[in-house]
Amino acid sequence: MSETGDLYLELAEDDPFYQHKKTLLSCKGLGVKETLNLRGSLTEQLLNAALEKLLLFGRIANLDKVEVYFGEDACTPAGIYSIRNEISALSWILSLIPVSCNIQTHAVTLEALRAAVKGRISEVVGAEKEKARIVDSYRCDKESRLVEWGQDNGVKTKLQIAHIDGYGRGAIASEDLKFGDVALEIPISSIISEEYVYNSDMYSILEKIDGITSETMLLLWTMREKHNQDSKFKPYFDSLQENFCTGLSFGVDAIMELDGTLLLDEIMQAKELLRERYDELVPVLSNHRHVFPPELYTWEHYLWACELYYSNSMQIKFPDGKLKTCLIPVAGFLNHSVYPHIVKYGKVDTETSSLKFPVSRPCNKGEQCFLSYGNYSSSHLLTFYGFLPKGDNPYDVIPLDFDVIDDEDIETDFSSWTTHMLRGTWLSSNHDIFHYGLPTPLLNYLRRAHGLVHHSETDLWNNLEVEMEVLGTLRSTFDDMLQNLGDADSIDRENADQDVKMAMEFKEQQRKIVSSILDSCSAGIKLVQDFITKPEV
Ligand SMILES: C[S@@+](CC[C@H](N)C(=O)[O-])C[C@H]1O[C@@H](n2cnc3c(N)ncnc32)[C@H](O)[C@@H]1O
Repeated sequence: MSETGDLYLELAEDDPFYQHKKTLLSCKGLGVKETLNLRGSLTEQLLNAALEKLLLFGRIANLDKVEVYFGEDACTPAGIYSIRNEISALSWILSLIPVSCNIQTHAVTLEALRAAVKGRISEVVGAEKEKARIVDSYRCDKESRLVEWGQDNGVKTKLQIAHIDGYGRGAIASEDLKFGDVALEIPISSIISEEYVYNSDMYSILEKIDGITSETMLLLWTMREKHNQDSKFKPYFDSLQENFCTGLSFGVDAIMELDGTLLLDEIMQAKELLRERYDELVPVLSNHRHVFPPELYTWEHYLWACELYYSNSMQIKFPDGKLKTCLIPVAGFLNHSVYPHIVKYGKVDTETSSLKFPVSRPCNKGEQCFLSYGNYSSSHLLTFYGFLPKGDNPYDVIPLDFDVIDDEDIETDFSSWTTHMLRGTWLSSNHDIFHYGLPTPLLNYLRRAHGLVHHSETDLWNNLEVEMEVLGTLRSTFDDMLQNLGDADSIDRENADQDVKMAMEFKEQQRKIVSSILDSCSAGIKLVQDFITKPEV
């Protein structure tokens, strides 16, 4: 912000999607650099106009890869791309507005703007609106012992651990939390990281293994430390589940249920890789039985530890700049949501030597406080975490494996994509001709594959037969996919095992996505056909 009261907005040049975002900004009549005049006291109308411009810019600047791909058609009528994006954009805007200003009239305007942004933040609501249903019969003894241990070791928390219907353990706000309040703070000394391996008797053996990662070392350390009665982290290990139910330990029935889905391959490949890694480690472990007791290093224990790390670890940036995989007692009780409260965590605060979990939208007393584990598809969440999130997951995409077209135009076009994807077309707001609820980068790719490099909408109007071919290609691809998924099963879901239930739910979600794409293709073909037979005058 300048002394004269101008607020500068700039799209970072090192943004990985700079060209795409530049194009999206220009569609909204904005450039990559914008100035907002906040001089003097603004009327409510001008203040709202300023906020709208900030939001237009902030949303685009904060889009992630999937959101950029689906682009402007993915906005709701109110202009919201996703709850994650909205929260990030509003927090980013807030970080741009100076907290103090020497000139009184500017200070009043800035304060009003801050209040307006905070007002918007409190309006961002989650899908998990219903109050957390706490299972009273579950005694949280182990969990309470861990929280007490944490507090003795410097953990500060505004969360209470409870068993919540449908989530296992979870964290409930014990007071009203507003934007910026730190729900949880964990000192570095209470975090499990690779440092523990370096200071153990394992390190001199493990460091000699070619290509071994610090993650694998930490995993092997954890497998033994879990059974150490004198471990500093005993209350943490005691609080962990005996069995995880991630896709990696799905039974045969659940795996069979996934027939026809890409998830089946994803799980099988992930498990094979783990087995290969384990088989490579076995000779070394067996040569040092005094350090790696064989009964603690079975395949079952190894798989348990892998599931623990996949479902409970976090990537944390330490003051030395290193990104380390960590297990974080107490924070490990936070569940994920597509509509999270906590999105900004992951970096150690050097002043306090602790990891803070501030809320980026209000969480009222009694509500479950959710974290964002990352922008993951449901297949990733099922494979590595063992759950399907509630609500529409905007990251639930079906990747499409096309050969890249060898075309000079494409090579010079920095805004073209090399990979393509689709998702439920109900998430798109534009089902008009040339859009059909389908992503523009994919449609343009297929148009080029059918020989049309268009430069304007007129080119599209002049080549309606190409539209028919593009939609026909997509329809036949997804027809095959729907056939592969088969019909809904007649299995009694109520009485099925948890893994089978989840596999069935996943398949049902896939059918819903594929059917929506097929419906959009058919509606699009009809629309184009109507224009071909009855051209507009
Ligand atoms: C970091 S732990 C969170 C605490 C966990 N619920 C527990 O009881 O220990 C991650 C695991 O929590 C569960 N989980 C997280 N988010 C969830 C959600 N939105 N719905 C259902 N289960 C969820 C999954 O089992 C996941 O592997």
